[in-house]
Amino acid sequence: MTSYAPIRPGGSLILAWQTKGRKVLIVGGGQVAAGRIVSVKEADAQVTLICPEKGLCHEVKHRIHVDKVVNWVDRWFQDSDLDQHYDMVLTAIDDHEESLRIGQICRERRIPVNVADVPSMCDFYFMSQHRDGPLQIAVSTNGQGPKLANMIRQKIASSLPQGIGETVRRMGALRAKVRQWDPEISNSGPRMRWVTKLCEDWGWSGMARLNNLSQDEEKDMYTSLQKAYETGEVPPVDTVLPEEKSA
Ligand SMILES: C[C@@]1(CC(=O)O)c2cc3[nH]c(cc4nc(cc5[nH]c(cc(n2)[C@H]1CCC(=O)O)[C@@](C)(CC(=O)O)[C@@H]5CCC(=O)O)C(CC(=O)O)=C4CCC(=O)O)c(CCC(=O)O)c3CC(=O)O
Ligand SMILES: NC(=O)C1=CN([C@@H]2O[C@H](COP(=O)(O)OP(=O)(O)OC[C@H]3O[C@@H](n4cnc5c(N)ncnc54)[C@H](O)[C@@H]3O)[C@@H](O)[C@H]2O)C=CC1
Repeated sequence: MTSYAPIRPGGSLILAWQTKGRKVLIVGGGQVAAGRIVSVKEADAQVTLICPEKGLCHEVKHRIHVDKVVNWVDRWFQDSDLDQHYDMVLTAIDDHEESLRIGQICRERRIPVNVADVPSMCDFYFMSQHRDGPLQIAVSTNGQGPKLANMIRQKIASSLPQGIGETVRRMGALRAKVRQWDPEISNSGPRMRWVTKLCEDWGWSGMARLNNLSQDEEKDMYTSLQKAYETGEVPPVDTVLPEEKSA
């Protein structure tokens, strides 16, 4: 009988939430709010932040007045703020009772909410994140050890090959080419098998060589790869890329 991996309950569902253009409300203006602004703006959301001026830390002021990436409302939170149809609410305030209350209203209205000081009131937790272009690596300890998550993330980040974010970007471009060569929806199987084989045959070091290609070299590579794709073969990396320049 086939045996499958056992299901291990108790984790979080880790997703890459697409928040481009979505409306996010941040309540509070201290250092935690400053971190939230960076996280959601890097994911292209639209941010409204509610906090009286006297509560704003230096970084939050910078995001409001210099970067101009935040719609700022200069007052305390009031319940009618939630009539604005937010897609997500993040509270980062130093008033525990008020945190709980805002979290509760969001729950009632089914708005996904993160309450920085009350893990049990969070629909989702933030993670410790490493970002390099399109590559994002995030670590969660599910509330057990946020500082430890930060240290684990740093250890992982320091072990990554140099330029890996650019390699990911170049592979994205290569995959888009394959779809251009063979756009039929029904050819998904052959497309996926070919791209998978290329990743495996070329390996880390082969794919990393994509990073240094000039536009002309890239064009020649695509010409060779397209011919090979039509035969279903993946050519060895040395036959389609120029010799590595010694540093
Ligand atoms: C549950 C969660 C909810 C949420 O915030 O989403 C939560 C909750 C709480 N954090 C607290 C404390 C600290 N948080 C940090 C740092 C981070 N906290 C983050 C996430 C999370 N924090 C979620 C769980 C994530 C997970 O477990 O993996 C990170 C990963 C992401 C981010 O916030 O962006 C970010 C690192 C980012 C990075 O470095 O990349 C530090 C260290 C520092 O500030 O340098 C400390 C002090 C040291 C320590 O406690 O470890 C306290 C107060 C406890 C108290 O009063 O004693 C609470 C409330 C509680 O636990 O009750
Ligand atoms: N999840 C996490 O990663 C962490 C969470 N925390 C918790 O997050 C919370 C915020 O931390 P910090 O930014 O360091 O605090 P802080 O004290 O620097 O800032 C709190 C902010 O909330 C504002 N505020 C308070 N009540 C408000 C209301 N009703 N409406 C609008 N604004 C209001 C204050 O004016 C101030 O700007 C704290 O409760 C802290 O325990 C702290 C560290 C890490």
